[in-house]
Amino acid sequence: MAPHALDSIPTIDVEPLVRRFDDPGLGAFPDVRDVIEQLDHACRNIGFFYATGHGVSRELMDDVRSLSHEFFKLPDCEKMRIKMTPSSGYRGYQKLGENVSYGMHDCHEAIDYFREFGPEIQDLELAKTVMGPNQWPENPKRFRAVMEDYVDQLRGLSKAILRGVALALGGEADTFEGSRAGDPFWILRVIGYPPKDSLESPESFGIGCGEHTDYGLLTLVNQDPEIPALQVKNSSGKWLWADPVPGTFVVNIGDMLKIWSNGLYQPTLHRVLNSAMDFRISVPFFYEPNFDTKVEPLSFCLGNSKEEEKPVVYGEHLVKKVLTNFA
Ligand SMILES: O=C(O)CCC(=O)C(=O)O
Ligand SMILES: [Fe+2]
Repeated sequence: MAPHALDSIPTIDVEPLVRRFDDPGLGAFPDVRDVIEQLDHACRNIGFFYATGHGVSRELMDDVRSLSHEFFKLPDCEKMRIKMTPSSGYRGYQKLGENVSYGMHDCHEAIDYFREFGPEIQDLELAKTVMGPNQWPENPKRFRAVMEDYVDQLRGLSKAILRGVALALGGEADTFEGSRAGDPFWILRVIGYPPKDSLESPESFGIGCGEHTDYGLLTLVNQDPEIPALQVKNSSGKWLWADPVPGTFVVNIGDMLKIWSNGLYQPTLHRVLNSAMDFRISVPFFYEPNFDTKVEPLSFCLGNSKEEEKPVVYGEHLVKKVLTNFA
């Protein structure tokens, strides 16, 4: 069925799913069934939703963004101490304009954190490109501890939401666990968007972040309040604003869910504008499959489309994307 173009991004209270996520009878509770229905509707028709009732405290969400503001205010020489390079496994700080989307220099600076690999992945040739310890700044002092706590909590939340997505697709709750995404790769991007008017040569940059889909399974975005910047293209090609709603995450699905669902849940193009007067922070967390997993349509999703989605190894997809981000 062709997607039904939505004109606004739905809000889903995921609280029943988060509260009951470890219950073996998860899919039978009426409140959970209600969440599953809403997830199905959002994933089929727009690929984006606001999550409330997610259990991550407002204090932690705010702390993550205010520490990020503090970091980006540091002098360049201090930020460059954790500079991202090919030999750092593309982990660390990238200055303004270093990230490229489709040939344009994105108007943002960022720090990238990737999950660190255990011994089984360390020997994989494919993983070498993104290998390495994460790079943590000395200042702000609490930065590392807060971000690590945040990653732990968002891993748990993503797992709970994906149990709902699995049930929505008609599978078992643990479909995205075990060899598929039971040992998930993850990425945390701490992004700073300067107001374009504040730049010396604004013409040398594209927009904040050029239009793209996300690479993995699920993205949870924690964005500064009061700065509209993120836009989502609906299925009729209209750009919708994903304005910040304090205390919520903007959640969207990535390329791997399209393959696993055999095209039923499509990732949505989105972009970031920096037309505001203030420096904007956004911290997306990307929950991904196991690095070495071959992603292919789930057997119970084969009927979702006449044409079968082509399998990919998640790590290959990621490495290709990371390399083109700096081309
Ligand atoms: O800045 C944002 O709100 C979203 C950024 C984004 O789409 C991404 O990093 O993939
Ligand atoms: Fe994105």
